Amino acid sequence: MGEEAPEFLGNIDKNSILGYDSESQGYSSSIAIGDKIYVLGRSDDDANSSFSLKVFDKLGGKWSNPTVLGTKPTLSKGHSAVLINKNQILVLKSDSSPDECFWFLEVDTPFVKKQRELVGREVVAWSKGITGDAPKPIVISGPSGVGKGTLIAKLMKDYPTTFGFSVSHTTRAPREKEVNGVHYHFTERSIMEKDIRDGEFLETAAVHGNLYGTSIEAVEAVTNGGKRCILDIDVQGARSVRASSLEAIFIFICPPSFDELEKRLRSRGTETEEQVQKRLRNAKAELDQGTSPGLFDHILVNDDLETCYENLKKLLALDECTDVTYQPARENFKVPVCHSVTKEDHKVLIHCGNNGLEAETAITFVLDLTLLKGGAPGRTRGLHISAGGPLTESVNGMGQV
Ligand SMILES: Nc1nc2c(ncn2[C@@H]2O[C@H](COP(=O)(O)OP(=O)(O)O)[C@@H](O)[C@H]2O)c(=O)[nH]1
Ligand SMILES: Nc1ncnc2c1ncn2[C@@H]1O[C@H](COP(=O)(O)OP(=O)(O)O)[C@@H](O)[C@H]1O
Repeated sequence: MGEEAPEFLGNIDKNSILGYDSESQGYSSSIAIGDKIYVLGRSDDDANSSFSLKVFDKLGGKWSNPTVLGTKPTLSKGHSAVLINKNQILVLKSDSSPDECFWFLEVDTPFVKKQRELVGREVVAWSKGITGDAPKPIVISGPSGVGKGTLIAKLMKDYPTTFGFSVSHTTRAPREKEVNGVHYHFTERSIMEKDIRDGEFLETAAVHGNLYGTSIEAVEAVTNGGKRCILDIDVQGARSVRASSLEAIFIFICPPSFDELEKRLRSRGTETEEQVQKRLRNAKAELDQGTSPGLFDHILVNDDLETCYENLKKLLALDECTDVTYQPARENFKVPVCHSVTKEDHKVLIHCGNNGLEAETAITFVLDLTLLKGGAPGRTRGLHISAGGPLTESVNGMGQV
């Protein structure tokens, strides 16, 4: 026997429906996509009170609690939700700054589909929207000992507020000077395999006999701090990230010669002879794949370190840049509690102050969906909002969550 859907779900259509949900004791919004209804409500499970999500399957007549990936939005005084395409729901938080206002709930994007296959159950993912065009994350690959870590350390030292390092997980043992949580999250194979099955990783690969992976949390921790994310990952990982919605810049670092690579690897003195041999064998295949067309946007030869570093800065347009955290466009925008949202063609219209009492100050903001980029895991970039009238922030209305 199927369970009963709450009454307010009765006449659901493609727009958001708001209703009081006795179970969650707050106002919820519901969006129907195909045979499923996604109900957003209140969750007090964590300290910050974030959105909860339940899915009602109309065919099976059953509720489920999907696995929710990504940082969840915290609750605001009110929210609205609208379906922007068959894979994504836009959730707007009222009374929030422009960069806390827009959240995208991905229910069937390629990333979600992939994670669903891994997890073997319903999966959804949150991605925070940010205004303007934030710079792309950077993927750096290259054979062991070529100097990736050295170049990244220089970038992070010279531009500490611009860049943030995506701290990978690995099952390999820490080297003498490596710090857990800084260079890697060092972990056990069985734990990492479980975390992979739970959908916690953007990508993983077996490299030189160990498991390595970029967790969704690692990327989000950097992007949530407003920094540009740097990923030091192997060629397989780069291929997976290419297929994701991260939309990064891909850079492959080459040695000036194989002999020089061997010299650097040995002089680093961090590997046993057996491990050095394995890394050198793997380097041949990595160099072949890394330098063949299609995967990497740029190839840099790390011969003289300073020259290579200058070239890296040039291609990241850092040569004349000072160290700054990306500042999103501060658009004059705040959605009051009383608002409604509709979708027309490739635009979302946010009608503010439309409770009839403040008609002269009512305004409609327009969000252009054609300019959106990125998505889970990480942020949805390229939010451009234009206004069509005076701004009001003081309209009273019903809180929805
Ligand atoms: N796919 C993938 N590769 C990673 C990740 N983290 C590190 N790697 C790669 O794993 C390889 C081995 O890294 P490491 O053991 O630190 O040795 P190193 O390259 O000699 O410094 C390098 O090619 C790294 O770029 C990750 O999260 N995912
Ligand atoms: N351009 C360079 N010339 C000479 N030695 C270098 C150069 N770049 C890096 N090294 C040295 O080579 C070794 C390997 O560099 P590292 O950054 O650990 O490589 P990776 O992270 O790619 O494995 C380190 O001892 C480093 O100091």
